Amino acid sequence: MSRLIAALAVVWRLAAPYFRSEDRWAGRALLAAVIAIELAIVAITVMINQWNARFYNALQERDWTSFVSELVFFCALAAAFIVLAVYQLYLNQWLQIRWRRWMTDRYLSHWLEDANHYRMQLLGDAADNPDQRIADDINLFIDRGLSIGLGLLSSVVTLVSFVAILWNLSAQAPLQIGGTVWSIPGYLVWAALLYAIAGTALTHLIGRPLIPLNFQQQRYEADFRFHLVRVRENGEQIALLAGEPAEKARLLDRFAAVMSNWYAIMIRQKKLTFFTAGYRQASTVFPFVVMSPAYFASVINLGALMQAADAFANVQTALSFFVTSYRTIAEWKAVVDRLDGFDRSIAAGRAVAAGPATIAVTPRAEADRIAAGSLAVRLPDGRALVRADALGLPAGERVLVNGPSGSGKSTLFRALAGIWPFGDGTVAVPEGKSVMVLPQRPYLPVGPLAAAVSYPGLPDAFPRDTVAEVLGAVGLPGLVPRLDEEAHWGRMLSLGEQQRVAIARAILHAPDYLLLDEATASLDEPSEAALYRLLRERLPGTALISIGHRSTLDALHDRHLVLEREGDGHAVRERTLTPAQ
Ligand SMILES: Nc1ncnc2c1ncn2[C@@H]1O[C@H](COP(=O)(O)OP(=O)(O)OP(=O)(O)O)[C@@H](O)[C@H]1O
Repeated sequence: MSRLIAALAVVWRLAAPYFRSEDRWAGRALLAAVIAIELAIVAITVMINQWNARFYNALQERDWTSFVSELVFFCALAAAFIVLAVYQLYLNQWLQIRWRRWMTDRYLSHWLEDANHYRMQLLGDAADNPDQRIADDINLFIDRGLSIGLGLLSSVVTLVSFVAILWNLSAQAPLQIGGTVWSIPGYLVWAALLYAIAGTALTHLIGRPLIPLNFQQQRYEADFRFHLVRVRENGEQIALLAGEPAEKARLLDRFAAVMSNWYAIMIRQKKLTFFTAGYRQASTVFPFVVMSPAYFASVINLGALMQAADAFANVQTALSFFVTSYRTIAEWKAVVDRLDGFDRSIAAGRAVAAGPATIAVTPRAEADRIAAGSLAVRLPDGRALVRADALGLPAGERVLVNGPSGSGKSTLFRALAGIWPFGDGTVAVPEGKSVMVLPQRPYLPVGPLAAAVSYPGLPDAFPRDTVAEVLGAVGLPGLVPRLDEEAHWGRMLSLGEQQRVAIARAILHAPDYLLLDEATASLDEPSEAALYRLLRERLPGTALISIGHRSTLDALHDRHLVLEREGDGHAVRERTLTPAQ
């Protein structure tokens, strides 16, 4: 019980904010309309049940006038039912998309803002696959949540209404067995309940193994798909190594799991269908069997018999909701858990950023340089990585940073750029000055080349002529005519070409501090030197702080910092540069 309450509290926490948001009036109105229509549909079902009695009595008594008027009445009910059913779906879908838009916007903001997505990734994988959370789980949460909630409401109201009808009919037609009249109040209700409960319990018993089997099926299918995607992503490597036979064997292996689970589902489903089909057929005649003695003894007429049969069917459908929805509810619970985990992971990412044991990167009006004081950069588990006691990076200076592989150079850059929270100390950045980091493998979004060059600016952030000129200047004049071409540039261009695009990007954005993390390492030395000269010429006021291992870089910088072993980690030390040749 306490688990149910806890689960409902989570559902409330996930669902309620929308109904308190700026879109609350539309959301509340749509939800109220959908619920009202659901109740109206149950009312029509009850009216059709009562109509059954009048209609079949008219038929039995060959009463033409009543027959015609009941037909007209039925047409009116049917018309109302059709309109309600159409609008219920329409308004339901409308509510779904508004609600989903709001939740997607909210989750995207919480995930993306302030580099939280990166921190969440650093903190571990409580929220694995954020793409699935945002694209699928929000959708499923709303869609399944509404259908379960409305189904539950409708089943409860239907059950209450038809149990009352059956109770009244039981009084009209007392139970007769072998000519003896048994006075059992509401015996039709008990018969319907027993029949439905026995049926649903057996369905559950036979069908229960299907729940884990279906879960497994989804997992095996996802696994198979994942390996197919891996082959697509690593096509070049696989082709170079001629690994296709190994890949095919691996893929068929994954598919074998899909197949064997599928066979298990087939066998179980066959057993279940034997039972459910038989049960459904028996349901048609069961109420007639129970009431036939009263009918043949002329205690009730045809109308009451037909009404009872219809009420039986409704009670049974309402009760079986709980079992037929069992799987949907189980799946929905998994969705709720995943969204809840994602929520907690978002909160954890934010808490780290706001926590006391973090590196504070703050803008300072009086600062004339990036200055780090008593900076201790740590790993997420708290281990020491890099210490910098008094690091100063003045405007316009060119600083070379190196040190052993794994000593923490890239992580130091992340800390200076304000995205690495683990550690303590402060980094002061002159107010209003911008920092840009170029990694070794630049991120080029899929789309037009002009957008990839202008990133993170919008595609039209810079005049086309300027983009073309800069692209030519970094040594890619051949790409200028392709600025509008849409492609996966990160896959199409060589790493050296991608690094040239990134330098073009830096020239366009003209940051005050440019941190180059082996950003020209894939270029030959003369090209690298040419690009550094270009950066100096185009961005004379920009400080260039580079990580690089080549000795030729010495001549392109004014200062040299080295990460040297100290205690458990490394410390940043000043060293003299090899004089320029
Ligand atoms: N997200 C992370 N979680 C745990 N450890 C990390 C993480 N990122 C980096 N590290 C570890 O921190 C250490 C420093 O990594 P970093 O990439 O900063 O080194 P580097 O000096 O730039 O190395 P290289 O010269 O090889 O590029 C490495 O041991 C690395 O495994």
